[in-house]
Amino acid sequence: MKRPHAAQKPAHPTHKRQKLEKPATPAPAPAPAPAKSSAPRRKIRLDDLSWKAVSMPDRLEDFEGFCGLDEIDDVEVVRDGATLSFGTRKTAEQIEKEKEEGRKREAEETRYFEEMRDRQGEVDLNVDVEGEAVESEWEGFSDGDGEGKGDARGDGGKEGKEAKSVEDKGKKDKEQHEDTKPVKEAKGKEAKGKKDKEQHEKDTKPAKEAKGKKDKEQHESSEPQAQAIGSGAFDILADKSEDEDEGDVDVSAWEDIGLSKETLASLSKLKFSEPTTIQSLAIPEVLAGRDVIGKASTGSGKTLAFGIPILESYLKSPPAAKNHAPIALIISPTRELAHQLSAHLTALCADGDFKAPSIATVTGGLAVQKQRRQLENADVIVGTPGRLWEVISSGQGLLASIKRIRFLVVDEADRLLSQGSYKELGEILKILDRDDNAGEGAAPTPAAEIQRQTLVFSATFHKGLQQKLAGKGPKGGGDLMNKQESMEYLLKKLNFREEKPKFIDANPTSQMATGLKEGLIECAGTEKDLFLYSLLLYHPKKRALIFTNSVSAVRRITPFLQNLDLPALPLHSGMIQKARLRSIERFTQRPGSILVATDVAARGLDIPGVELIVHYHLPRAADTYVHRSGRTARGSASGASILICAPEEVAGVRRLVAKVHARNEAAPGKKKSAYFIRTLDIDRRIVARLKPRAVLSKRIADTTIAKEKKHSEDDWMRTAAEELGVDYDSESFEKEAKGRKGRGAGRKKKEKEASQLTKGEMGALRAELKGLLAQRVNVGVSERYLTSGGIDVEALMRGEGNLEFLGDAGALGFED
Ligand SMILES: Nc1ncnc2c1ncn2[C@@H]1O[C@H](COP(=O)(O)OP(=O)(O)OP(=O)(O)O)[C@@H](O)[C@H]1O
Repeated sequence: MKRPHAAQKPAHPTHKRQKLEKPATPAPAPAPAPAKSSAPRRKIRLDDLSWKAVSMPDRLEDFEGFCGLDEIDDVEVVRDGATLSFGTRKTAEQIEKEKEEGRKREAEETRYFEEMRDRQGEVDLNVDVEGEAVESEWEGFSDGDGEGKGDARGDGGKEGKEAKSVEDKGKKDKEQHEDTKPVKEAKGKEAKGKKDKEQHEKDTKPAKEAKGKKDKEQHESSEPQAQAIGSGAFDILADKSEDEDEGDVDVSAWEDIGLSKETLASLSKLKFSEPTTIQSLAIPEVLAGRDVIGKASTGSGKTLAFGIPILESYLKSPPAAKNHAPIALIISPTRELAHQLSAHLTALCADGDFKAPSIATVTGGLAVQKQRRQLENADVIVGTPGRLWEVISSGQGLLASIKRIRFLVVDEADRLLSQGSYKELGEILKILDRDDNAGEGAAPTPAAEIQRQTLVFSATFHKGLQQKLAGKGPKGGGDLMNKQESMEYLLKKLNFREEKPKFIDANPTSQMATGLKEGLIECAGTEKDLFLYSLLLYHPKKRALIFTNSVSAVRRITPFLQNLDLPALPLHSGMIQKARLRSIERFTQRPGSILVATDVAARGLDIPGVELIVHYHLPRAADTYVHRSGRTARGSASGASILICAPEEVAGVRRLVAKVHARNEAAPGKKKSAYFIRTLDIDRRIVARLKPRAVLSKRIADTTIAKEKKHSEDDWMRTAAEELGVDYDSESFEKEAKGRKGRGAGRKKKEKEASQLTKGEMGALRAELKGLLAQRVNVGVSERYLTSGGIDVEALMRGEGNLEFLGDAGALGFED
């Protein structure tokens, strides 16, 4: 006999299975219909059961919040007057068995990510890595509203239907990329920066010692490196600390800063012989207890500027085991950056003569329960605002311990604090400062009572840099915030304990890295693919990062390049986490590989040996340009950042240049001349000869995508029809849709035509392209540079042949 109870209607009824779905964000618990078993029902705590992650469509895997679902079966909600409780008819053994299975599943996942951490000396880089199937954590940022919402060509908005093809594509990318053999590195001319020489020397010397050797080895290597997933993505620090043979380095240059012998030993193992400018300026202030706002160019070592003081504080007074509280909360705008920060700190503490602090990385895309457990004993918490807010606001007892942090770090602060992205961070800050006894609307803790130090870092603090470049923009960066304004802005957003935090600007004249050269290539908007291909041939075997403004552009450009035998890899937030991880890892490991990415890769990623940044789409805001370009020329390295620019984009480029370089003009002692970005001279005759293969490759890529899309659309329609109990016939559906002309009708027609190419026709196209790729590009004997009457592009890609002919950045006009 069943016991009577008043079960609620499910809030999220499911059609086929009776289940209780638990949104990853807190929501009132829905109640399923009663279980069918006749066993007696027992009261249970939901957390005592084994929740299983609901497998989501790829595009949703990266969503934060509601879309991270866990489920349990056979649970009833029982109402007793005003009190709700949960009951199950499962036996204790059944529950235990399920929990055991859950633990195994989790252990497997943990093993996977820990394996990566061990190999990297780092953490699980969930190189997202975060996303939004659109980037959940990026959504709403001033310049990040394009991804997943359509691209510059207006072919977005179909993310749902493209979802399946993402993984298929991922697999294909993988297969295709497996085939790409690393080839001998071609040596380009070393770019020699003249600007800010003194400071550059200071900033780059240590990095030179530490990084140069590894970069060189990587670039000269002609063998594929380890292939295991995760082993290479952020391994540079781990490699350094493990490199016992070379011995530790002299770190006496750090002594003035007053670090412990343990930290000095760790720095020595990392072979960081001296601090960078931002480190030598910021660390003593933080150690002295100051709140610090630190600005320094990309790749100048900001992570350790706050990481070292956190380690010092930990060493000085490790958190007590009883009544444990974390020391630091570090907030990052993206998942990959969060994991990289954890990795960096883990490497700093690896193999030290002390018990390493426990670091929890709390980002979307990983099981939230596991992260909650990690948080229980974490000494340092690194995370993205969305997931942090979720665990803090729904955790038990967590908030009280997090309130006792000694350091709150806001990395890439301008990004985190910018319009539209502040919401969850704002909630976290509010809750950290709220007096628990005072209730909701109470005033925040007065500054005098705040115990923690607040540390805020970025390469860009100018509000003007975040304003969209499209449309009319202010001339010459007149809206830039000066130090005073930046300070006021931050003081409004963050509850510092000091009335006047210490503002440290390690690069007052420019936020661009000193070893960076900037240029643009002008071409017709419809020929960007062709010019991109040509540009990459001008830079044979250089590790290159191509930025686009949309997921769909990444999906299109990656196979376009792969068809042309270039080792291209995709990275965007619509990819499942593991695929993103793989892309970063391969990009890091394989010399000369090309990463085609959205702005998910723009901030913070520290991948060694990136020599070329290509902006296929103009960045929407100047800060994005600074950060994208900052993926090269890190530390002492040099690199080039090139915009591929349609004539109608030139005005936007001018605005961008004016904003980014406005400070150069204003700097005392500098000539008040405008900064002119160089137009690079790419030989149009060569481009013309490359056109047939580019056109063919584009056609093959577009056809493949159209076919995948058609396939997934059909699947989607069929499923929907099944659920409605009607027949689905794609042809009659299309007939009916005919005549209805709306936005994108022309594109749809093209897609349809493309998707109808037969296998045989596709095979013929591929064979034709193969034939073209095997041919030398004949440019005629009379043309400049020419010695042999033709270029063997294949040989060039192998690093052989006449490099003088295609040249490098110098030959593109970077040389004065
Ligand atoms: N003192 C040092 N000596 C040599 N190398 C260093 C030193 N400190 C940091 N590095 C290395 O410099 C690189 C860049 O550091 P980091 O990622 O902290 O830069 P960043 O300023 O945060 O850059 P971004 O603004 O792009 O996020 C890392 O590979 C790091 O290992």
